[in-house]
Amino acid sequence: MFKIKTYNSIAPKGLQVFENNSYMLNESDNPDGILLRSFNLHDESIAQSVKAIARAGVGVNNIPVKELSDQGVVVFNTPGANANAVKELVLLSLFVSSRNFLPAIEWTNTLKIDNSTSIPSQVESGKKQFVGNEIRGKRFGVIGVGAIGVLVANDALALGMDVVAYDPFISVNTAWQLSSNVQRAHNMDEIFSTCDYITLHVPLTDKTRNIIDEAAIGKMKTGVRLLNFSRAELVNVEHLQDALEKEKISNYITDFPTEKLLKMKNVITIPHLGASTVEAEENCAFMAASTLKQYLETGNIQHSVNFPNVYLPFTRLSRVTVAHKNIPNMVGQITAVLAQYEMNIANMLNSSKDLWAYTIIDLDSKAEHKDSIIQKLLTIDGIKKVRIIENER
Ligand SMILES: NC(=O)c1ccc[n+]([C@@H]2O[C@H](COP(=O)([O-])OP(=O)(O)OC[C@H]3O[C@@H](n4cnc5c(N)ncnc54)[C@H](O)[C@@H]3O)[C@@H](O)[C@H]2O)c1
Ligand SMILES: O=C(O)[C@H](O)COP(=O)(O)O
Repeated sequence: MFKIKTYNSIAPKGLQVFENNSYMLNESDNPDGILLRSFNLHDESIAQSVKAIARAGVGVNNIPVKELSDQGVVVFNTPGANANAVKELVLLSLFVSSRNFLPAIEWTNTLKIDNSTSIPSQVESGKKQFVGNEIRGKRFGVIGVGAIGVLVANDALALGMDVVAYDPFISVNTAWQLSSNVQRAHNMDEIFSTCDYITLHVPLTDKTRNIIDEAAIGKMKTGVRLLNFSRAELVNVEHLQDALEKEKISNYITDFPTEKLLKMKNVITIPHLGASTVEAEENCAFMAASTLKQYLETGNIQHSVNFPNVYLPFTRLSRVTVAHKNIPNMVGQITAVLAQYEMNIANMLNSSKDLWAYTIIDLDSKAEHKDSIIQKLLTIDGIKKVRIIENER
């Protein structure tokens, strides 16, 4: 029986992945796995029992990934599962930023019904204050061409925009999806200095925090419109405020309201709705729950942000999995311990990702002396988590 602790509201389609006879949901005491959305885990104490954490969504800045890696806890996310939902809101925001329709609708709602001037007459005389712009033919810069950025760039082309994108780390998969009519920027300055609209689709990291600051804004065209559906901290709010006051940036639309932003003019804040569609919530919940279940039951890893993807069909009687540092002689030391217990290795796989590595060793026998094997392996410097999984099938 595995225990799963959930935070946030997770779509039932995801929770249904966990069969009642093998899983207990909403378990706070010693959970094996955690399933969450944007809940901030940085301030939570995470039980030793936790083997994996699945983020039903993309951004993992709410999870202490570095510390968890050091404990051998595998962190998953759901790449691409909510990309279409975000893209649709970004496209909507391109129009919102251009056509003044939010203030226009507010104004219409204030019109008074009186006998001297009909509503159509009031509309026709008042509408001139809301003249906007068209997006067709305007230059649109996309910073970060991942699952969301590629959809935004391709669809903006279809809307008649002149699209230029910047992503020095673009994946081969994404590059295949990107229209050849999207121009490639070789640095962010090319986007800043030439675009009428700029949208941000990079993760929040130490390298991307404040990428929109005074220096970046200084290079932008006067009147640029800025969209941020990635994370609040990508934009330096004081520098943004200054640029809005000077009308260097004509408006800023973001999915991440803050105290300061709510007080600022020409800012439109959306209550973090990018991934809030029935479809995206179901996709994310299902993908996150499925990868968590697969990891707990087989030790195979798919869509992890901190450990390598590893897949070995679980056909043997038992399996030892080891999460460890990516340093020399780990596999040799692990197999030496198994040899001490006269365990014969039937199959094995080792892979690494940056600082971390993961080894699966399959055995043709049920592992006896489980606890003592685990304890012995854990004494090896660099080994962070060991599991022995019996094949129940
Ligand atoms: N508003 C929402 O509800 C919502 C929903 C999903 C994702 N997001 C945010 O959007 C971000 C992007 O999501 P995604 O699904 O496209 O992720 P993704 O991982 O598919 O794409 C991110 C892209 O950014 C690129 N990148 C990283 N650092 C960069 C840099 N310094 N300069 C240029 N490019 C850089 C990567 O190479 C990658 O291609 C997430 O990290 C998350 O913070 C928000
Ligand atoms: O990174 C993400 O996937 C989004 O910010 C969505 O967050 P949510 O799951 O809280 O809507």
